[in-house]
Amino acid sequence: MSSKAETKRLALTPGEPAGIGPDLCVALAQQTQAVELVAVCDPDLLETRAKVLGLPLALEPFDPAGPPSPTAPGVLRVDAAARLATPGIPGELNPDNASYVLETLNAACAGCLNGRWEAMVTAPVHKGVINDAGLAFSGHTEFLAQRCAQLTASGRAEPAPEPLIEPVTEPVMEPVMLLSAPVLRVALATTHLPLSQVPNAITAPRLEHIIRVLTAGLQESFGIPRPRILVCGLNPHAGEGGHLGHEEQDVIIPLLERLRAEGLNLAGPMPADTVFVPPQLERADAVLAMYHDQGLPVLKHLGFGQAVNVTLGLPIVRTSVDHGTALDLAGSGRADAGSLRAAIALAAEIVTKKP
Ligand SMILES: NC(=O)c1ccc[n+]([C@@H]2O[C@H](COP(=O)([O-])OP(=O)(O)OC[C@H]3O[C@@H](n4cnc5c(N)ncnc54)[C@H](O)[C@@H]3O)[C@@H](O)[C@H]2O)c1
Ligand SMILES: N[C@H](C(=O)O)[C@H](O)COP(=O)(O)O
Repeated sequence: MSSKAETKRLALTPGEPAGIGPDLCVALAQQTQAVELVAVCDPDLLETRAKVLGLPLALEPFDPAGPPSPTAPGVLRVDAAARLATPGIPGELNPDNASYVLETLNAACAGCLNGRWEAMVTAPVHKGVINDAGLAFSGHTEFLAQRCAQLTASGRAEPAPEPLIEPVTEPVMEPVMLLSAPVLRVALATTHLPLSQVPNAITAPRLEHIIRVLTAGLQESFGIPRPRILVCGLNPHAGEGGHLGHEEQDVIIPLLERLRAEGLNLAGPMPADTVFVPPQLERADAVLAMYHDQGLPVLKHLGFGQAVNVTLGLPIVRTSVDHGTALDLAGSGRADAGSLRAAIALAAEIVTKKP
């Protein structure tokens, strides 16, 4: 374990109150962690969920002035940055709590920017219920990009008192979503975008930015000096030489040739159906998929429960779980905390590697 002086202080957001996020926070609190975890949430949510789960939990108010230190088993530190509008009932989504969820993300993000936390680790949110509440939201990745841009531009790293939540449209910083499992890393060229909009989003400037951010992220956060990235095509069989789609010929091939000439270690465009076969993956550090469901089903099939979602390209360190809110398991005690543990470990590792 790190010495006291080296202990990392990480914000942990429990996410959707009706989901398994609060369960996982309570489960984690049962063991001493190698870092100081500070849950950014309504303390009542965790106390109530601990009772439902029949697990002991003592909450300690977070003291920003104190030195970071891990808590004893059964204890969790809490920053009561936001209050639920209505109690979080396991399995029962309520749009009334949507603003609360975003306020916790906002507080954690602002705290990372102003140095209160070294990183933030997020448990799952439910995108649908946030939108049902009238708040445009496509995912943490896009929301945090927007918030980082807004907070950095305004020079205020503390959340604004009013309004806390501004609508999220296009992210101003283009982040990269990378899911990292023990056996495979998959990054996405587009994130939470309807499939019909993907072809138009595969432009040379966007793809170049994504490849550069991914390369830098693999170098800085994973310690890989010259990462080899397998870049998928968009169309079946990577367009079959232009007979099954034109995006490879028009955009992807010329870009990859230009970046290879610069020295980037890129293969592709590769047919997405065979890029994941073991001989191809042997020498690869990551696969870059063109869209969400081209890459993530394979990653989750291979590594569900052990993978970590990392956001690259932001001025903060953020990791997350590889799973969703699992409303069917909330309050049951059957949710597996493996991915959240891995997300915490990876956040601490990335923070340690940072210059
Ligand atoms: N990081 C995030 O915030 C995040 C990630 C993925 C999905 N989501 C959101 O979660 C919601 C539900 O998504 P979904 O139903 O597609 O996926 P899900 O991951 O919630 O559930 C898929 C299946 O996996 C099981 N499962 C999930 N997590 C588990 C765990 N920790 N232990 C044991 N079993 C687990 C569930 O019971 C279910 O059978 C959606 O709104 C989605 O957008 C959020
Ligand atoms: N695309 C992610 C997944 O399938 O696991 C998930 O929706 C979470 O994305 P954010 O981290 O942007 O919320």
